[in-house]
Amino acid sequence: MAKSENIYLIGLMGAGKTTIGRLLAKSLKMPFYDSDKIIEDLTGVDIPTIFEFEGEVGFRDREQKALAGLTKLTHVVLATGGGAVIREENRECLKENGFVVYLQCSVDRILERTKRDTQRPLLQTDNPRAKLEQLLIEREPLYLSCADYVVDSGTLQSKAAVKNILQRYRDL
Ligand SMILES: Nc1ncnc2c1ncn2[C@@H]1O[C@H](COP(=O)(O)OP(=O)(O)O)[C@@H](O)[C@H]1O
Ligand SMILES: O=C(O)C1=C[C@@H](OP(=O)(O)O)[C@@H](O)[C@H](O)C1
Ligand SMILES: [Mg+2]
Repeated sequence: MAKSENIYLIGLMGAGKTTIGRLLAKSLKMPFYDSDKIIEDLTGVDIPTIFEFEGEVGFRDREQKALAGLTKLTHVVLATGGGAVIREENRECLKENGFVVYLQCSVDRILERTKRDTQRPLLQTDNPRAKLEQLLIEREPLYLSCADYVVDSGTLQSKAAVKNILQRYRDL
């Protein structure tokens, strides 16, 4: 077991990072962190409000600071936000300090899962499909460049995805 026994989940919005991360942590009896939740707790407002007042750059600055701190912890499960891989500094922190699992998920499945969501500012557009397709093109190479392991969280239900990750993690 290397990389401080941490598990980091990356992938697009709605891929299941928060849901699967929480279940994984419960199974492994490890503490669970979600960088979005940490940012909301620290600022005292929700993510749409941060985007509204500080723009995406303000949110990314807060995210970078949160990830720099969270990747110093050991023996934790961390769900990142979908854009965590955009900045190189974040990618380095993630790759160096944990077993990075990319939850790969189709745009169709993400649209189904997020259609009633109001908490993801990047999807509050007339054409969320086009936005997700663009994000997938931009980010997929970055997700793959960080990933130690890839799981299809679009096809697998959350529990099956957890089982799959646990098998791989326990083999490390
Ligand atoms: N593997 C899965 N199968 C079915 N539904 C899922 C799965 N993973 C997540 N969901 C559902 O999709 C939605 C978004 O999941 P979430 O964990 O918030 O994704 P993320 O943190 O990657 O944005 C939630 O309603 C969740 O219940
Ligand atoms: O993909 C992104 O850029 C974002 C994903 C969100 O997290 P989830 O991936 O958990 O939805 C959240 O960090 C913010 O709305 C931006
Ligand atoms: Mg999440």
